[in-house]
Amino acid sequence: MHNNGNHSNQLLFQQEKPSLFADVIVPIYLPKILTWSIPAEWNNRVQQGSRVIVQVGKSKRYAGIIKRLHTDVPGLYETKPILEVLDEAPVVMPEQLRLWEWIAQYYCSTEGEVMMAALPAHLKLSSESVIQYNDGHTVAIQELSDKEYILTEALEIKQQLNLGEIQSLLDSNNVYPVVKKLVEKGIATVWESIQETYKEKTETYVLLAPVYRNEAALEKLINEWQKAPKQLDLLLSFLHYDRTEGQVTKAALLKKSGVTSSVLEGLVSKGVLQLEKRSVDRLPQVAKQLDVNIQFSAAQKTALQQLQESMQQHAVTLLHGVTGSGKTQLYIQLMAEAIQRGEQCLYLLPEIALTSQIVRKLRQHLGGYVGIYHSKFNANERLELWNKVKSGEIQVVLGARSALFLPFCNLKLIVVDEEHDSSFKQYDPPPRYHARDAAIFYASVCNAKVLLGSATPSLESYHNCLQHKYGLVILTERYGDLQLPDIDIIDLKQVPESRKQKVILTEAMKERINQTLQQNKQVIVFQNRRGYAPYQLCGTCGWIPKCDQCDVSLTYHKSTQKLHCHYCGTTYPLAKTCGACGSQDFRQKNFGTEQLEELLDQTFDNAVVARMDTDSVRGKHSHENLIRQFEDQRIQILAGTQMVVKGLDFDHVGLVCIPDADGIMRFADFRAAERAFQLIEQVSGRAGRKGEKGKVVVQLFDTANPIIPFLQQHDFPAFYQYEVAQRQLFFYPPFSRLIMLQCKHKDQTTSWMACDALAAWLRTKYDKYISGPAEPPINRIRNEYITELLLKLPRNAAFLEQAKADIKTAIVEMQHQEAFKRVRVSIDVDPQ
Ligand SMILES: Nc1ncnc2c1ncn2[C@@H]1O[C@H](COP(=O)(O)OP(=O)(O)OP(=O)(O)O)[C@@H](O)[C@H]1O
Ligand SMILES: [Zn+2]
Repeated sequence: MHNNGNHSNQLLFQQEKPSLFADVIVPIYLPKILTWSIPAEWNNRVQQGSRVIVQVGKSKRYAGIIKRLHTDVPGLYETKPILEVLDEAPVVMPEQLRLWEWIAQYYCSTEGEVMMAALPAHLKLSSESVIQYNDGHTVAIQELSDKEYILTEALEIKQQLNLGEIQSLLDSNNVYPVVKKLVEKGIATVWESIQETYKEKTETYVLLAPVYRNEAALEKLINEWQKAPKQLDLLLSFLHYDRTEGQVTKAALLKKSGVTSSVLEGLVSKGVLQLEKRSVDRLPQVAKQLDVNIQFSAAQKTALQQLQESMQQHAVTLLHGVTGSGKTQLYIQLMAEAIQRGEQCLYLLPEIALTSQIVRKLRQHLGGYVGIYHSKFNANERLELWNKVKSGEIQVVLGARSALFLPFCNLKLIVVDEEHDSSFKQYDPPPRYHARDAAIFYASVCNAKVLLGSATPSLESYHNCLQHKYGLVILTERYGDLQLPDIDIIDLKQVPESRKQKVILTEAMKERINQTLQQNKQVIVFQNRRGYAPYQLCGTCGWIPKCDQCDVSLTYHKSTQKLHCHYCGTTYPLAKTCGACGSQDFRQKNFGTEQLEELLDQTFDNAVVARMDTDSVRGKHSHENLIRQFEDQRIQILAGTQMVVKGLDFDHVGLVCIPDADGIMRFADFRAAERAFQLIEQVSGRAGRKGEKGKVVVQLFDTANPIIPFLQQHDFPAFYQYEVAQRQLFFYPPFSRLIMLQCKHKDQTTSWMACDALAAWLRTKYDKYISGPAEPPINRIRNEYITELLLKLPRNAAFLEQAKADIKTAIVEMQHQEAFKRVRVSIDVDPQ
């Protein structure tokens, strides 16, 4: 409890004028960072990066982080004193504070929001009401009701109780009226109190009493033992475990020896054994041992050398290595070398690629040097890792994007694996940061190197390589003399007319699956789920209608019976005649993984079919289980979404099927082609990783799609040249920077009008850079209607900074209008 000193502290301020001030970041949304004063007596206790308790508004207290200490007396408002200093040493490093500041600034967020994303729950603290007894009250017992009396008496003994304790005391959930009465009568006061909730995990250990740690004394004791044979048995088994395992917990001893705790207590009361509570490490203990005797192929050796050279010269290097080329092996080698130099490394992966496969691989080679930071870990585990990273005890962290916020003390290498993956971008809640880009900034602060890796780099990163901003190392061969899989195309337009509507798996695809199963190989069937918004497609030539101005596929809206561009908002009548071949044969398309799984199950009697998507892997371990089962070949056919794509490494996949490639290529998004190339190349890359060359079969209508030949040749550079020309033509990234604004309101018209008002305001300066307002494909989330405005801005730092400032002003102006007061606006810089 931290309350006790408060009253006297406040008195102190009135006597001594504070000369030191702290800008404190608090974990709530505040447009500006506020300043508090430091009571003079604490001048030597406060440090940048340590936590203090401050009061915001009338009663809310928060644990905030000191961003800066200074002596500039704030002119505009009277500062309040900080109430408590929580840490003697900083919990956040100066480099981290710079990262927070950069994220807040670049992504139009606030440092408070970044703090909420960055700190483990336990360091954020929780605030709960506590009732405090007032010793000086003069109320007589007769004036109290029964309940009031019970509570008063309890408070007198305990001095303070929280609401939960009062509820159980009075055996009622409705204790407020009683509390209120006591407050009115001056018997108690209500505090918003802050408590640290981190509890060390402790366990009771059994020890031999000191007198018997002497062999002779122990022997004598056992030889002369009389009565209580159960106690003797227990003592003997204790000695056995103590010698074999080094330490014995109470729970383990009772379980192993099968006796009750009263037998153990008997030995304790005789002074033979002792019990001791000790804190235990939550993170599993693995020996700190390196095992990196990797035999690299000639191509890998060359790549490794080039990487080392490139990283000397460039802050950022991209490793473009085809699927199965052994990029992971190279990272491990580089990290092992860093460990030997005493440095820290961060290995970032998209959340769902963070599977036990990669954990096992890292543990195998880097042992106990590795810590894992994962959303599945609980708050205690996260805090422990936080502390071990801070002390330097953990040298390698494997984690998803939020691992970037750990307090590294000697970070020298950041690996961003699968760097093209859009899930590195946080969407909600803010800060909407991109972990790859934030990592590049953070590395510059820490003097660390960044290594981006992918078989299908993002256009942005590859562009930076060709501009010589990043180093580029390429690895064009698979490990083990394996060739990349052949990609065969099945033209759905050729499938007999009468059955066109329903064909999900063509006969040709089924035959391939059968052949693969007969060879005792496994099959992955990929169905993209993001394609749930229905789209129109020409049944004759596969043409998909696109927006004239935005170069993105149009989305079919059932409610309006129109085609919508979700970038600029233009609507088009439903297509009746194909713009490419003139045919009038249009169809609405989409089907999901569930239907696919069912169909596969019915079609292939002898195979075990499983599905991997976000619906099927809800439970904590089900994703891991599925991966294990597939590794062990207990499943023959795995149908799944993106989840089966992310960096998985299976030995026996002979065939990958993509039954609806049209659905991948028609995202209503300027990144459609890039995403499609990435997805198809990545999922294809799961085939034939060991043993022999794999096969990929792709079904689609749109066989004329220009990206198909690039995929069949696995030719990323050629794809890049093609796609980058399109981007330049329509002024999309990497040539521009995008900022997406979303207005949200429960009334659709208000949402639209607000967005329109924003657009009008911004048009005075940015007219040629604005598209919209427009409705996104999913235009209503949690009862709020969403209207979007997209800005495509030139990539000029000063210009962008000004634009961001103008956007913030425009939002404030818009919200000043009475009708739009409740419209919420989100800003997404570099939307994915
Ligand atoms: N030098 C090596 N010695 C032994 N095995 C290797 C070596 N290099 C790669 N491998 C094996 O080859 C397979 C593919 O390697 P890895 O998973 O690192 O590829 P990757 O480049 O990360 O592929 P992807 O981009 O598809 O995820 C793995 O099973 C890996 O263990
Ligand atoms: Zn458009």
